Amino acid sequence: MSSNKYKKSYTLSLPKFESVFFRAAELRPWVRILSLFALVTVWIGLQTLKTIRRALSWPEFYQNYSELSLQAEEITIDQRDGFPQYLIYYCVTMYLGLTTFTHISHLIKLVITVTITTIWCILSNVPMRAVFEWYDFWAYGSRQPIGHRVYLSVVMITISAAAITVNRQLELTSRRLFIWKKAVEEQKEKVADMRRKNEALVYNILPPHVAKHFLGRRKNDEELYSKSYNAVGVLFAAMPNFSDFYTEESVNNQGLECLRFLNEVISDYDALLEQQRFKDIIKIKTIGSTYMAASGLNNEESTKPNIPVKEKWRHLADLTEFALTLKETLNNINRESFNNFVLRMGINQGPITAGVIGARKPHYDMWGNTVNVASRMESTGKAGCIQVVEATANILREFGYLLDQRGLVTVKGKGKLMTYYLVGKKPEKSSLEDENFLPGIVPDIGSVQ
Ligand SMILES: Nc1ncnc2c1ncn2[C@@H]1O[C@H](COP(=O)(O)OP(=O)(O)OP(=O)(O)O)[C@@H](O)[C@H]1O
Repeated sequence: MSSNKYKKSYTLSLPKFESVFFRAAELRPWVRILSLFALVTVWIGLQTLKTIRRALSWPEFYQNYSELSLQAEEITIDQRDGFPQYLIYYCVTMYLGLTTFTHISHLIKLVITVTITTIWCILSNVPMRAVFEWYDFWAYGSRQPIGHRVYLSVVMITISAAAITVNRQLELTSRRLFIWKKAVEEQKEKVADMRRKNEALVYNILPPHVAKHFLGRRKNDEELYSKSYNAVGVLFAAMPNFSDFYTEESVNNQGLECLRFLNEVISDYDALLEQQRFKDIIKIKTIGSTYMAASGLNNEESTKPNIPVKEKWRHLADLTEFALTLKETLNNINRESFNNFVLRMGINQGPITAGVIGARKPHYDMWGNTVNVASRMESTGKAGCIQVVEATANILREFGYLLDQRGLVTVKGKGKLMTYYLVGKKPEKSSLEDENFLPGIVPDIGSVQ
């Protein structure tokens, strides 16, 4: 016998109707309430019918023993079963049944409880008064000053008062729980919202791979985060004539208008990074009007050894493309705002160390000779040009970029470096056209001014 067959023959399963019912009761509160209500109603209904039938037969029963010469032994079991004090149990069951309906208002329960108690008191003191008196006489052998009739009415009033109090208390508790639950849900929603905003902020401040590290690390872990890379591209793009433009005068609202303009420019640069072609480029920061970006920080491919130059430095070509697009963007802004800002850019490539400074106010930055030289390429360059050192020029040539030798430039701490200006890119056409390509007809992008 296969294990499945074995399982099937020994698994206890409910008949279809029951399983459907229990599943519905588990999932839907109204099924639970309705079935409980039906159960209690049927039970109380049956008991009430039984009681009414008994109550109707009591006068006859009482008549037969009206001489009050009754001996206990003469009462049959059936008659004992109909002793009037038993009626109280049905009413108490009703009170208990009502208490279980937590979804019904306590005011409705109060009305039902008071009605039952009133009916009980009227019944036991008016139409059934003689029955109770007979019972007291039979049980105690003499007429009692306070018989079962009064005693049970007091008991009923006390129990119903207790039931009303319990119902009210239950409703108060469940209302309080409901409000707490709502408040907790709201708090949870707020916390989730704050978490989303914090995450968005962290992702804005830090590069995605660093943000992931920071969000995933343990609380109170304030250890320095740093990582070394051996093939990163660094770009500095400055607007040297922005400082001439920036003045703190009342005509431009104490410099606010200048900052508003700079904000627009930087925002347009940032927007470029959302393009898929610039996915390997990360903005590092702005230093005044200088925009600093890097490439290859989240590119694991470029770190592999012995990979072809074109694969290793693909991100550097993207960074160069980004630099050219920055220039184009600024030209568009100039056209719209009747300004004449120019970018002076420097690109360099090589190893760097990147990390996050500050645990509470984290700032992602990078250090190393590669960064220093990139900055120097910008600061010693010419407005409107992208200056690079020889090694960068050689890599960019592989990607079809055209570079013009500038000559030896004195770089602080490095001595004299041979530098180049990027003048354009060979159009990506057929190889035949490529061979006939003359630098003189290079498109205008990045031309030396
Ligand atoms: N992470 C960085 N962010 C911004 N600029 C940087 C960064 N690292 C280096 N630089 C800049 O690169 C340039 C070269 O740095 P280097 O350490 O070689 O010289 P320095 O003596 O510190 O610079 P300076 O003479 O300009 O003060 C400096 O102007 C420096 O501001």
